[in-house]
Amino acid sequence: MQCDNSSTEGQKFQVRKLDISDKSKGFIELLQQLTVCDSVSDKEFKDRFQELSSLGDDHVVCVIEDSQSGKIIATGSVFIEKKFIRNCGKVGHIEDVVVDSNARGKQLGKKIIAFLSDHARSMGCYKVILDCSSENKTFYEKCGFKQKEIQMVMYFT
Ligand SMILES: CC(=O)SCCNC(=O)CCNC(=O)[C@H](O)C(C)(C)COP(=O)(O)OP(=O)(O)OC[C@H]1O[C@@H](n2cnc3c(N)ncnc32)[C@H](O)[C@@H]1OP(=O)(O)O
Repeated sequence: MQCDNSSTEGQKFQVRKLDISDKSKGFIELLQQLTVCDSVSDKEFKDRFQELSSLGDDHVVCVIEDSQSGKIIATGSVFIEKKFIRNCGKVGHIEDVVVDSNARGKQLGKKIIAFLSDHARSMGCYKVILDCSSENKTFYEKCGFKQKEIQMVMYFT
């Protein structure tokens, strides 16, 4: 009997929304591979989780859990900005995309971006945008993005 590896892999790596139990599955440790993310207490996590949940579809954090190890191995988020311009249009902002260093190169990053972009489109956004380093430019191009303008930042801490 033939085994369909592609669909098995697809089932193994499904994108879903963040769950409150994901803190114990390595979600914070995964974010630490992206940037500074000091340890977050259970209370801090719960409070922030509930705050974000109250925003419903206007702020979605998604994850991929490795069904074999039970660990969170990929994540990303999108929030929906409501504007006056463009006939009171909406823009999706993708943030905090990271795939576990042991799971890169398996199209998981692409899956995360597709999920977040689809969500922004389904929310009626006319575009979805993000900032990234020049090292990640090709990755985002392969996800369907193109470079536009430049990023400016002012840090407060
Ligand atoms: C908005 C933001 O959050 S920007 C921050 C992005 N995150 C980081 O920089 C954290 C560290 N890096 C990572 O977590 C990962 O390397 C990611 C998220 C950038 C990419 O995730 P991966 O799962 O490895 O990428 P994935 O396997 O889906 O790659 C999709 C395609 O992009 C290509 N690709 C991925 N990363 C790169 C790269 N750095 N340079 C060139 N091509 C790349 C892959 O080869 C693949 O090409 P293919 O479709 O022709 O086979």
